[in-house]
Amino acid sequence: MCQQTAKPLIQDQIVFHGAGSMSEAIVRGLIARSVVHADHIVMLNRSNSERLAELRSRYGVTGSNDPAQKDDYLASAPIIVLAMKPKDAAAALRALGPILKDNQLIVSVIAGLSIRTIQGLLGRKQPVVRTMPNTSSSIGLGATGIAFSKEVSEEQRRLSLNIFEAVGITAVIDEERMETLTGISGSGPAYIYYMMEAMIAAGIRGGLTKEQSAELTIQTVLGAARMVQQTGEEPAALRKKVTSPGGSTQAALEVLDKGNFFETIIAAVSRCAERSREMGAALDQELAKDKETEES
Ligand SMILES: NC(=O)C1=CN([C@@H]2O[C@H](COP(=O)(O)OP(=O)(O)OC[C@H]3O[C@@H](n4cnc5c(N)ncnc54)[C@H](O)[C@@H]3O)[C@@H](O)[C@H]2O)C=CC1
Ligand SMILES: O=C(O)[C@@H]1CCC=N1
Repeated sequence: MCQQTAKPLIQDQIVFHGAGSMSEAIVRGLIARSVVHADHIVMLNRSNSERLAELRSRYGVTGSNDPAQKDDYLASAPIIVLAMKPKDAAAALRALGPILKDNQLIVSVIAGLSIRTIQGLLGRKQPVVRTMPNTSSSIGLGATGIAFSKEVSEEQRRLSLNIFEAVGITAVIDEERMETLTGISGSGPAYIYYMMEAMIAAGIRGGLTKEQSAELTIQTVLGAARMVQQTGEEPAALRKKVTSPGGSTQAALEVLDKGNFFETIIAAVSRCAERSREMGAALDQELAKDKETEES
């Protein structure tokens, strides 16, 4: 009997320009959910052939760092995901601009980099989707902020939403809010991991084995997140239910308050947003340099 395999949701080729952790997280999620077939995914990096071989064998995608071949992929792909570090973005965009055609969609995951700066460095009004995903996309539990340039067509809008909805939840926001969102969900997993590191260390210091301490911490974080999600109760209400007056939780929270826990987290989110703006401003300066060169 002939077996029917479902057609992947996305049939277009997607080229990942930059093959690091964030690209891998998205690719892993897309392939695991069969949203895109591996042979429609191309991953490019500057020079690390070993990394490309690893990605090829893990996911069955195509990888390249050959300059001519990379340009061929970039010149023809309907969707290009920009996923290099901010410091590498200006050079990459300047090189990309001249080889693009009008309706190729640029999807950026780069922190701080604005739509205006992307189009300026490309030297053309390309349709651009600015996003801020997080690495939990790799297990389908990502949270991605999305903003569109006005050149993005309805179909391209749908396509980019399909990509990120396949790997988690999405929030379409005004571009001006992207830095705040970075402070919450883009960088947020790192704050939670840091707290988990501290909890695991505390368990070990108190005599639990590393495995016990890790397992208990993981289940506690997972259970707490699920409780907020499934009960619909506010975190503050759930916290109160754990906290018996004069009990051990209250004693622990008092120590956190002495360390200004609540305001420290808010300050961290705010510094994260500010740092994203600084990285964006550095890229704006690159654009200003291009304009000066044009005028001289
Ligand atoms: N790691 C994370 O949790 C998140 C990262 N991002 C953004 O994703 C971007 C990438 O971050 P990571 O994946 O963590 O970095 P990474 O350092 O793991 O990967 C960057 C990749 O870009 C490649 N690259 C650099 N210049 C290139 C060029 N000209 N052409 C092709 N490839 C080039 C490098 O070879 C490397 O494969 C950053 O801009 C970051 O702001 C966004 C959300 C979350
Ligand atoms: O640390 C960074 O700059 C990137 C942006 C969000 C998560 N990682």
